[in-house]
Amino acid sequence: MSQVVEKPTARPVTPLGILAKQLETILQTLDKMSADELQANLNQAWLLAAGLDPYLEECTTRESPALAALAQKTAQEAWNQRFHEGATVRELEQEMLSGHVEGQTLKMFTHMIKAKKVLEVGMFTGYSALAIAEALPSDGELVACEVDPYTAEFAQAAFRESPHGGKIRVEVGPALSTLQKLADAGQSFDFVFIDADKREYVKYFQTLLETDLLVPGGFICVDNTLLQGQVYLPEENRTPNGEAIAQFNQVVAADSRVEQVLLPLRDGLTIIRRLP
Ligand SMILES: C[S@@+](CC[C@H](N)C(=O)[O-])C[C@H]1O[C@@H](n2cnc3c(N)ncnc32)[C@H](O)[C@@H]1O
Repeated sequence: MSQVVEKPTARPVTPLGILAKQLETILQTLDKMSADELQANLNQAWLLAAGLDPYLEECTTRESPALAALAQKTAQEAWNQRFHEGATVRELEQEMLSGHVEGQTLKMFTHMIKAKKVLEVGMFTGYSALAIAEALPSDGELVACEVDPYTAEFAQAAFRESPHGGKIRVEVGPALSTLQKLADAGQSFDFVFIDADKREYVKYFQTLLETDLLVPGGFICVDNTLLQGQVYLPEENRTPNGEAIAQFNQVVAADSRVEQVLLPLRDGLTIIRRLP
Protein backbone atom coordinates (compact mmCIF):
# COMPACT_ATOMS: atom_id res chain seq x y z
CA MET A 1 0.00 0.00 0.00
CA SER A 2 1.53 3.29 -0.99
CA GLN A 3 1.33 6.18 1.42
CA VAL A 4 0.93 9.74 0.21
CA VAL A 5 3.48 11.87 2.05
CA GLU A 6 2.67 15.54 1.96
CA LYS A 7 5.62 17.77 1.21
CA PRO A 8 6.02 20.29 4.04
CA THR A 9 5.67 23.89 2.93
CA ALA A 10 8.35 26.20 4.27
CA ARG A 11 6.91 28.96 6.43
CA PRO A 12 7.82 32.54 5.46
CA VAL A 13 10.72 33.85 7.52
CA THR A 14 11.64 37.15 5.86
CA PRO A 15 9.81 40.48 6.36
CA LEU A 16 8.58 40.49 2.73
CA GLY A 17 7.59 36.82 2.84
CA ILE A 18 5.65 37.36 6.09
CA LEU A 19 3.98 40.46 4.63
CA ALA A 20 2.91 38.54 1.51
CA LYS A 21 1.47 35.76 3.71
CA GLN A 22 -0.41 38.26 5.90
CA LEU A 23 -1.94 39.94 2.83
CA GLU A 24 -2.83 36.56 1.31
CA THR A 25 -4.61 35.55 4.55
CA ILE A 26 -6.50 38.86 4.58
CA LEU A 27 -7.63 38.33 0.98
CA GLN A 28 -8.70 34.74 1.63
CA THR A 29 -10.68 35.52 4.80
CA LEU A 30 -11.97 38.98 3.92
CA ASP A 31 -15.63 37.96 3.88
CA LYS A 32 -15.36 36.34 7.34
CA MET A 33 -13.56 39.26 9.02
CA SER A 34 -15.19 42.01 11.01
CA ALA A 35 -14.17 45.59 10.23
CA ASP A 36 -12.11 45.67 13.46
CA GLU A 37 -10.30 42.42 12.59
CA LEU A 38 -9.59 43.70 9.10
CA GLN A 39 -8.19 46.95 10.45
CA ALA A 40 -6.00 45.11 12.99
CA ASN A 41 -4.64 42.76 10.32
CA LEU A 42 -3.97 45.56 7.85
CA ASN A 43 -2.30 47.61 10.56
CA GLN A 44 0.06 44.72 11.34
CA ALA A 45 0.94 44.35 7.65
CA TRP A 46 1.46 48.11 7.31
CA LEU A 47 3.79 48.21 10.35
CA LEU A 48 5.90 45.42 8.88
CA ALA A 49 6.19 47.18 5.50
CA ALA A 50 6.54 50.78 6.72
CA GLY A 51 9.15 49.98 9.36
CA LEU A 52 11.70 48.40 7.03
CA ASP A 53 13.32 51.42 5.32
CA PRO A 54 13.60 53.55 8.50
CA TYR A 55 15.20 50.55 10.27
CA LEU A 56 17.74 50.10 7.45
CA GLU A 57 18.60 53.80 7.75
CA GLU A 58 18.95 53.51 11.51
CA CYS A 59 21.32 50.54 11.35
CA THR A 60 23.50 51.94 8.56
CA THR A 61 26.59 54.09 9.24
CA ARG A 62 25.71 57.76 9.00
CA GLU A 63 26.51 59.62 5.81
CA SER A 64 29.28 62.23 5.85
CA PRO A 65 28.35 65.92 6.39
CA ALA A 66 29.17 66.56 2.70
CA LEU A 67 26.74 63.85 1.55
CA ALA A 68 24.05 65.01 3.98
CA ALA A 69 24.41 68.59 2.70
CA LEU A 70 24.23 67.42 -0.92
CA ALA A 71 21.07 65.38 -0.27
CA GLN A 72 19.48 68.38 1.42
CA LYS A 73 20.47 70.79 -1.35
CA THR A 74 19.11 68.38 -3.99
CA ALA A 75 15.80 68.11 -2.12
CA GLN A 76 15.49 71.90 -1.96
CA GLU A 77 16.10 72.54 -5.66
CA ALA A 78 13.04 73.43 -7.79
CA TRP A 79 13.74 70.77 -10.47
CA ASN A 80 10.40 71.11 -12.20
CA GLN A 81 10.84 74.86 -12.55
CA ARG A 82 14.46 74.45 -13.76
CA PHE A 83 13.25 72.18 -16.58
CA HIS A 84 10.43 74.50 -17.64
CA GLU A 85 12.73 77.53 -17.74
CA GLY A 86 15.17 75.52 -19.92
CA ALA A 87 18.01 75.24 -17.37
CA THR A 88 18.03 71.41 -17.47
CA VAL A 89 17.84 69.35 -20.66
CA ARG A 90 15.82 66.60 -18.92
CA GLU A 91 13.03 66.46 -16.39
CA LEU A 92 14.88 65.69 -13.18
CA GLU A 93 13.54 65.10 -9.67
CA GLN A 94 15.00 64.78 -6.19
CA GLU A 95 13.88 61.11 -6.02
CA MET A 96 16.62 60.27 -8.54
CA LEU A 97 19.22 60.59 -5.80
CA SER A 98 20.25 57.15 -4.52
CA GLY A 99 20.61 58.23 -0.90
CA HIS A 100 22.01 57.08 2.41
CA VAL A 101 21.66 53.28 2.43
CA GLU A 102 22.47 52.74 -1.24
CA GLY A 103 25.32 55.24 -1.06
CA GLN A 104 26.78 53.40 1.92
CA THR A 105 26.37 50.09 0.06
CA LEU A 106 28.31 51.40 -2.95
CA LYS A 107 30.94 52.83 -0.64
CA MET A 108 31.24 49.46 1.10
CA PHE A 109 31.63 47.60 -2.23
CA THR A 110 34.35 50.06 -3.25
CA HIS A 111 36.23 49.24 -0.04
CA MET A 112 35.58 45.49 -0.37
CA ILE A 113 37.03 45.18 -3.87
CA LYS A 114 39.70 47.85 -3.20
CA ALA A 115 38.61 49.66 -6.36
CA LYS A 116 40.92 52.33 -7.71
CA LYS A 117 39.22 53.29 -10.97
CA VAL A 118 35.46 53.66 -10.99
CA LEU A 119 33.06 54.71 -13.73
CA GLU A 120 29.60 56.09 -13.03
CA VAL A 121 26.99 56.20 -15.79
CA GLY A 122 24.35 58.73 -14.65
CA MET A 123 25.58 61.11 -11.95
CA PHE A 124 22.67 63.53 -11.28
CA THR A 125 23.74 65.80 -8.37
CA GLY A 126 26.65 63.52 -7.49
CA TYR A 127 25.46 61.69 -4.35
CA SER A 128 26.57 58.18 -5.39
CA ALA A 129 29.72 59.56 -7.05
CA LEU A 130 30.77 61.30 -3.84
CA ALA A 131 29.86 58.29 -1.67
CA ILE A 132 32.10 56.06 -3.81
CA ALA A 133 34.87 58.68 -3.93
CA GLU A 134 34.92 58.73 -0.12
CA ALA A 135 36.00 55.06 -0.26
CA LEU A 136 38.65 55.50 -2.96
CA PRO A 137 42.34 55.79 -2.06
CA SER A 138 43.93 59.23 -2.53
CA ASP A 139 45.27 58.19 -5.97
CA GLY A 140 41.92 56.64 -6.99
CA GLU A 141 39.64 58.18 -9.62
CA LEU A 142 35.95 58.16 -10.44
CA VAL A 143 34.82 59.26 -13.91
CA ALA A 144 31.17 60.34 -13.84
CA CYS A 145 29.04 60.58 -17.00
CA GLU A 146 26.15 63.05 -17.00
CA VAL A 147 24.20 64.43 -19.95
CA ASP A 148 22.75 67.47 -18.18
CA PRO A 149 25.17 70.43 -17.84
CA TYR A 150 23.13 72.17 -15.10
CA THR A 151 23.16 69.05 -12.92
CA ALA A 152 26.83 68.46 -13.66
CA GLU A 153 27.65 71.97 -12.36
CA PHE A 154 25.40 71.42 -9.33
CA ALA A 155 27.37 68.25 -8.51
CA GLN A 156 30.76 69.84 -9.10
CA ALA A 157 29.93 72.66 -6.67
CA ALA A 158 29.27 69.98 -4.03
CA PHE A 159 32.49 68.11 -4.90
CA ARG A 160 34.46 71.31 -4.26
CA GLU A 161 33.09 71.27 -0.69
CA SER A 162 34.38 67.74 0.03
CA PRO A 163 37.98 66.61 0.69
CA HIS A 164 37.20 63.66 -1.66
CA GLY A 165 35.75 65.69 -4.53
CA GLY A 166 39.15 66.01 -6.24
CA LYS A 167 39.01 62.30 -7.10
CA ILE A 168 35.96 62.83 -9.34
CA ARG A 169 36.20 63.79 -13.04
CA VAL A 170 32.95 64.71 -14.73
CA GLU A 171 32.27 63.98 -18.41
CA VAL A 172 29.28 65.96 -19.68
CA GLY A 173 27.49 64.43 -22.68
CA PRO A 174 25.45 61.38 -23.72
CA ALA A 175 26.85 58.39 -21.84
CA LEU A 176 27.20 56.13 -24.88
CA SER A 177 29.44 58.69 -26.64
CA THR A 178 31.47 59.16 -23.45
CA LEU A 179 31.90 55.40 -23.05
CA GLN A 180 33.17 55.14 -26.61
CA LYS A 181 35.54 58.07 -26.06
CA LEU A 182 36.93 56.48 -22.88
CA ALA A 183 37.32 53.11 -24.61
CA ASP A 184 39.12 54.72 -27.59
CA ALA A 185 41.49 56.36 -25.10
CA GLY A 186 42.29 52.88 -23.69
CA GLN A 187 40.71 53.56 -20.28
CA SER A 188 39.53 50.70 -18.08
CA PHE A 189 37.72 50.46 -14.75
CA ASP A 190 37.46 47.91 -11.97
CA PHE A 191 34.02 49.05 -10.82
CA VAL A 192 31.12 50.61 -12.77
CA PHE A 193 27.84 51.98 -11.42
CA ILE A 194 25.05 52.15 -14.02
CA ASP A 195 22.21 54.56 -13.15
CA ALA A 196 21.33 56.60 -16.27
CA ASP A 197 18.75 56.04 -19.06
CA LYS A 198 16.96 52.72 -18.37
CA ARG A 199 16.33 52.21 -22.09
CA GLU A 200 20.09 52.26 -22.73
CA TYR A 201 21.08 49.83 -19.97
CA VAL A 202 21.64 46.92 -22.39
CA LYS A 203 23.90 49.10 -24.56
CA TYR A 204 25.93 50.32 -21.54
CA PHE A 205 26.36 46.71 -20.38
CA GLN A 206 27.40 45.42 -23.80
CA THR A 207 29.74 48.36 -24.45
CA LEU A 208 31.47 47.82 -21.10
CA LEU A 209 32.17 44.18 -21.92
CA GLU A 210 32.91 44.51 -25.62
CA THR A 211 35.33 47.43 -25.34
CA ASP A 212 37.09 46.11 -22.23
CA LEU A 213 36.15 49.29 -20.34
CA LEU A 214 35.40 46.85 -17.52
CA VAL A 215 38.48 44.82 -16.61
CA PRO A 216 38.14 41.01 -16.49
CA GLY A 217 37.14 40.19 -12.90
CA GLY A 218 35.65 43.70 -12.52
CA PHE A 219 32.21 44.53 -11.09
CA ILE A 220 29.16 46.44 -12.29
CA CYS A 221 26.39 47.62 -9.96
CA VAL A 222 23.13 48.43 -11.73
CA ASP A 223 20.40 50.51 -10.12
CA ASN A 224 16.60 50.16 -10.43
CA THR A 225 16.63 46.55 -11.60
CA LEU A 226 13.29 45.92 -9.84
CA LEU A 227 11.75 49.09 -11.38
CA GLN A 228 9.02 49.40 -8.77
CA GLY A 229 8.15 45.71 -9.15
CA GLN A 230 7.17 46.12 -12.82
CA VAL A 231 9.66 43.45 -13.87
CA TYR A 232 7.65 40.68 -12.17
CA LEU A 233 4.14 42.18 -12.27
CA PRO A 234 1.88 41.48 -15.31
CA GLU A 235 3.60 42.66 -18.50
CA GLU A 236 0.62 44.70 -19.74
CA ASN A 237 1.10 47.16 -16.86
CA ARG A 238 4.75 47.90 -17.66
CA THR A 239 5.98 51.36 -18.62
CA PRO A 240 8.68 51.64 -21.34
CA ASN A 241 11.28 51.83 -18.54
CA GLY A 242 9.78 48.74 -16.88
CA GLU A 243 9.95 46.85 -20.18
CA ALA A 244 13.55 48.00 -20.75
CA ILE A 245 14.65 46.79 -17.31
CA ALA A 246 12.84 43.46 -17.73
CA GLN A 247 14.75 42.96 -21.00
CA PHE A 248 18.01 44.09 -19.41
CA ASN A 249 17.63 41.55 -16.59
CA GLN A 250 17.06 38.79 -19.17
CA VAL A 251 20.07 39.85 -21.24
CA VAL A 252 22.32 39.75 -18.17
CA ALA A 253 20.92 36.40 -16.99
CA ALA A 254 21.63 34.86 -20.42
CA ASP A 255 25.18 36.23 -20.75
CA SER A 256 27.82 33.60 -20.00
CA ARG A 257 30.57 36.24 -19.67
CA VAL A 258 29.19 37.31 -16.28
CA GLU A 259 27.67 36.11 -13.03
CA GLN A 260 25.20 38.24 -11.12
CA VAL A 261 22.91 38.68 -8.14
CA LEU A 262 19.86 40.95 -7.89
CA LEU A 263 19.52 42.40 -4.39
CA PRO A 264 16.17 43.87 -3.24
CA LEU A 265 17.93 47.00 -1.98
CA ARG A 266 15.79 50.10 -2.55
CA ASP A 267 14.50 49.76 -6.16
CA GLY A 268 16.74 46.76 -6.88
CA LEU A 269 20.51 46.66 -7.21
CA THR A 270 22.15 44.04 -9.42
CA ILE A 271 25.79 43.20 -8.85
CA ILE A 272 27.50 41.75 -11.91
CA ARG A 273 30.97 40.24 -12.04
CA ARG A 274 32.78 39.91 -15.34
CA LEU A 275 34.34 36.46 -15.33
CA PRO A 276 38.13 36.59 -15.68
C1 LIG B 1 18.86 58.33 -11.45
S1 LIG B 1 19.84 59.70 -11.86
C2 LIG B 1 21.41 59.27 -11.19
C3 LIG B 1 21.45 59.32 -9.69
C4 LIG B 1 22.81 59.26 -9.11
N1 LIG B 1 23.56 58.11 -9.58
C5 LIG B 1 22.70 59.24 -7.60
O1 LIG B 1 22.80 58.16 -7.03
O2 LIG B 1 22.45 60.25 -6.99
C6 LIG B 1 20.07 59.52 -13.57
C7 LIG B 1 20.93 60.58 -14.20
O3 LIG B 1 21.34 60.09 -15.47
C8 LIG B 1 21.36 61.16 -16.39
N2 LIG B 1 21.20 60.59 -17.72
C9 LIG B 1 20.09 60.12 -18.31
N3 LIG B 1 20.35 59.71 -19.56
C10 LIG B 1 21.67 59.91 -19.76
C11 LIG B 1 22.53 59.68 -20.86
N4 LIG B 1 22.09 59.14 -21.98
N5 LIG B 1 23.82 60.00 -20.70
C12 LIG B 1 24.29 60.53 -19.55
N6 LIG B 1 23.52 60.77 -18.49
C13 LIG B 1 22.22 60.47 -18.59
C14 LIG B 1 20.19 62.03 -15.97
O4 LIG B 1 20.36 63.37 -16.46
C15 LIG B 1 20.24 61.91 -14.45
O5 LIG B 1 20.95 62.96 -13.89
